[in-house]
Amino acid sequence: MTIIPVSGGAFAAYDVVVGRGLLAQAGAHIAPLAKGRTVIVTDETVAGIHAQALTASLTAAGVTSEIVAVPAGEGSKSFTELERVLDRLLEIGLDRKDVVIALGGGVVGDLAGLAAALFMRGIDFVQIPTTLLAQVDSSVGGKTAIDTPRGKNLVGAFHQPRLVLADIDVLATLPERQVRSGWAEVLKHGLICDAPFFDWLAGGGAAGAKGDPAALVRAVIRSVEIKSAVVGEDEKEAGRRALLNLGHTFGHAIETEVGFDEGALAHGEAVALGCCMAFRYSAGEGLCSADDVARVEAVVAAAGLPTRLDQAGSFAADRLLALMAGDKKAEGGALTLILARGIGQAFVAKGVDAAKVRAFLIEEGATA
Ligand SMILES: NC(=O)c1ccc[n+]([C@@H]2O[C@H](COP(=O)([O-])OP(=O)(O)OC[C@H]3O[C@@H](n4cnc5c(N)ncnc54)[C@H](O)[C@@H]3O)[C@@H](O)[C@H]2O)c1
Ligand SMILES: O=C(O)C(=O)C[C@@H](O)[C@H](O)[C@H](O)COP(=O)(O)O
Ligand SMILES: [Zn+2]
Repeated sequence: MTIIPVSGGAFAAYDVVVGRGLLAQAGAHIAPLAKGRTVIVTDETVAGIHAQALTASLTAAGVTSEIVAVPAGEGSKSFTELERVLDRLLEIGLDRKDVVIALGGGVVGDLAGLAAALFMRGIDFVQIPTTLLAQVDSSVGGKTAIDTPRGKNLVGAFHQPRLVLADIDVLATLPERQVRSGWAEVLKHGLICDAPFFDWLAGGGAAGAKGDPAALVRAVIRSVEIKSAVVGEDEKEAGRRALLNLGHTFGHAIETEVGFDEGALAHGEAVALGCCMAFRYSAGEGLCSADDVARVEAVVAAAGLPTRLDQAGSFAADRLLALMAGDKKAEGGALTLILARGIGQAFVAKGVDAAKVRAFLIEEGATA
């Protein structure tokens, strides 16, 4: 078991516990936080596979729980499901001492976290991430949100969890495509600030993209260490935290354009494609080398992730550009992109010229 603390700024410090067999021990970890009841927010798929182990563990630790399940998939990051979850919390009669437990992937974590942030102006919540993506990224750092047809994560709150329990064993039931999707955020962490980690992911660690548990443990721990350090320094994305958005300005616009249809394009797939686009844009600006681009594309492709826009569909440049202008990093209508001077050397570029980005999108295959 490895414990990675997340601390800094104005929020209460918490631990991310990474290990095997943690779901069965969850009750013992959560009992000291839960003075009253707990509600497990999960999705219908995860409920059928992992909820029983969690409720048994909570009961054994003397913690009462109820389950609220939402449909699986990105569509649940919606006003409709948020309202439904909040209404269930009210109906159950939760109070401010009670705790919400998010058991699931990034969708459940983002939705349940936002519900916890809003319920009676904020109650505690615990993250039990069950996808690789959620273990390496979304369960840590307190970004919670729903989508709107106008864009990804546009309605949300910063609300840090009190505890994160990342049980590597629950990943054994995860479909291969979801493992690959989470792997994209792992690669992203190496690309942002850790070239030796990226080298390992490209070599000995590559087995993680195929579900090898030993590689996954190392990938989760290093990812959480990187994310924890960034969030501890800049909880609300005033500066450095924007680096964690590498690949997302392009990726979120593409996800929105495909209608948040994860059957067509999962979040991690959009991020992988977006990282390749960010490196190609950087190379076009003379910031990084063509060799860097070729290496990023090769490692992304070897993990079974998309590298080119046409793999996600057909897009109009102006539509993608309009969505990118609505990104939360945009300032006064000017674009902010996360670019790179090389592998492990990402930086925040403000005031990026929209005309250049439009020309780049057309080079990438978007229609004029
Ligand atoms: N808050 C953040 O910092 C942050 C970071 C990254 C991504 N996100 C968000 O996370 C979301 C994507 O999360 P995701 O990729 O985990 O998707 P997801 O939550 O939709 O999970 C993917 C699928 O896997 C299933 N599943 C989950 N755990 C399983 C298990 N152990 N076994 C079998 N099936 C399982 C789910 O039911 C779902 O169908 C996006 O909305 C993205 O915007 C948020
Ligand atoms: O934690 C962060 O900060 C991130 O940017 C992590 C991203 O992987 C994640 O997809 C996040 O939800 C994107 O945030 P947003 O602010 O661009 O909506
Ligand atoms: Zn992401």
